[in-house]
Amino acid sequence: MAANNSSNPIQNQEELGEEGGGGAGVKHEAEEEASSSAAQASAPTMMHRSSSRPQLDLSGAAIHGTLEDRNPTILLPNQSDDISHLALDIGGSLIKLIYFSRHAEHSTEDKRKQFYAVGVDSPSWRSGAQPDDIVIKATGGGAYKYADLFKERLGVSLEKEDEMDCLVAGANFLLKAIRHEAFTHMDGQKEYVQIDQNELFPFLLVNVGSGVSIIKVDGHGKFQRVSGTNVGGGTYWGLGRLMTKCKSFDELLELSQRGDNSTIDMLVGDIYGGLDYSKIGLSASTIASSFGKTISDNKELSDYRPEDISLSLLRMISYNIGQISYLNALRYGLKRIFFGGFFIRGHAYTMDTISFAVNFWSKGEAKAMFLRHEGFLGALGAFMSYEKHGLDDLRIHHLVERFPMGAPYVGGKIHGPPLGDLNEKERPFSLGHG
Ligand SMILES: Nc1ncnc2c1ncn2[C@@H]1O[C@H](COP(=O)(O)OP(=O)(O)OP(=O)(O)O)[C@@H](O)[C@H]1O
Ligand SMILES: CC(C)(CO)[C@@H](O)C(=O)NCCC(=O)O
Repeated sequence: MAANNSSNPIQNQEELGEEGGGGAGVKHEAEEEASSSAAQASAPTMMHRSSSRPQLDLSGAAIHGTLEDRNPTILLPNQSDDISHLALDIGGSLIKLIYFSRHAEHSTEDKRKQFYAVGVDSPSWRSGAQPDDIVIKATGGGAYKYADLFKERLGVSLEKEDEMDCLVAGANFLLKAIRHEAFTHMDGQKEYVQIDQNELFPFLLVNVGSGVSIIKVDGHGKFQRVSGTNVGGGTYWGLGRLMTKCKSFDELLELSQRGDNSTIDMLVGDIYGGLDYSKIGLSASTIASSFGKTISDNKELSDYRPEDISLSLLRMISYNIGQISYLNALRYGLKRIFFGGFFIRGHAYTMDTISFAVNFWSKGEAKAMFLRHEGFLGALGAFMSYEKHGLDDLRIHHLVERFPMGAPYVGGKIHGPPLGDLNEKERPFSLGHG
């Protein structure tokens, strides 16, 4: 989604201006040129030699930027040592990279460090670094798959960190240390959630990457992966590509914004001659069967618009993830569900659909929440594992707010048909979404 790319880390660095002591510009786009050049520019100096490990001071961590920024910079105001390591999360679809850099424009008195994360497309990933005996923390399946390649081509050893450990550590760090990290998104409205630190645990963490991991988190390092589903971000992008011939994920997502799913999905009204099935609480506009309409139409396959296909697919997958997540929350008596992973992409319709499903099925009891650094949980966890930092050391009261409240949210605009009347959840036996 090139048009939405407001989070180029290099750009952010320049935009931070005088005030910012640095922070973590987080890039979620998989733009080959910008990402690989950022990675190449920083890689040789960011890696650390295994002998010396400077201290990472996460105290006072805060988002730097405005509420409009997606994947904003994280400021570490109390970081004094130079941190020269980086961490990777090499997933099934994307590589995520976290690194520090000193803020170039700062005076010597105000030399704070930046904490950057960069998303890089797996197939387009390159590195020009050729150093020896360098160790990088890496998580995700690619830490195993590409370990030999890193060693052979770059002389870099990947120190593997468990993916689930990293996801949980990253989420806990963000939820504990970063203000304005978590938010709800319903009916196009975004609202930041202030989480009482004493009541953070337990919660359900749902990471929607290529596949979906569902983790019950009870504390720092205390968790259980209670479920998962193979119908995730890879499914949307994969099926979408097959059906629409889109060339990129962003193109597919953009298409969905112009779609009308009622040409593809079989609605209750299609089955009941335009009527509601009110006896079991289903309105005529509820989706009875995703993609179901295409079996009965007298249409050529080429008559189906890619826009409509993309929207139906997005709704089907997002709704399904929301519903499965809710069922797991129910299973463990959890009321809060945090969704991460790059599938979310700060996309309003995706978040609204997930929220709708959680809200609908839980009758308003459970809450879906999203994270601004959604796609970087694993990479953050790997980064922090250098020092195995105890999050209890964080001085939360030192958090600094560096942006005004109330600014509009870039991804907040809803495109596409309304999801349905949330009041429907009050009816008995509601079985679907509108
Ligand atoms: N630019 C992009 N290119 C490809 N996929 C993208 C892009 N932006 C968002 N996505 C979505 O993000 C998903 C990958 O998310 P994420 O990076 O969190 O998972 P992963 O680590 O690659 O996968 P897994 O954890 O399952 O190994 C893709 O399947 C796709 O749905
Ligand atoms: C296999 C992983 C953990 C790799 O990140 C992820 O893609 C996933 O959780 N997939 C879902 C697998 C399942 O539980 O059905």
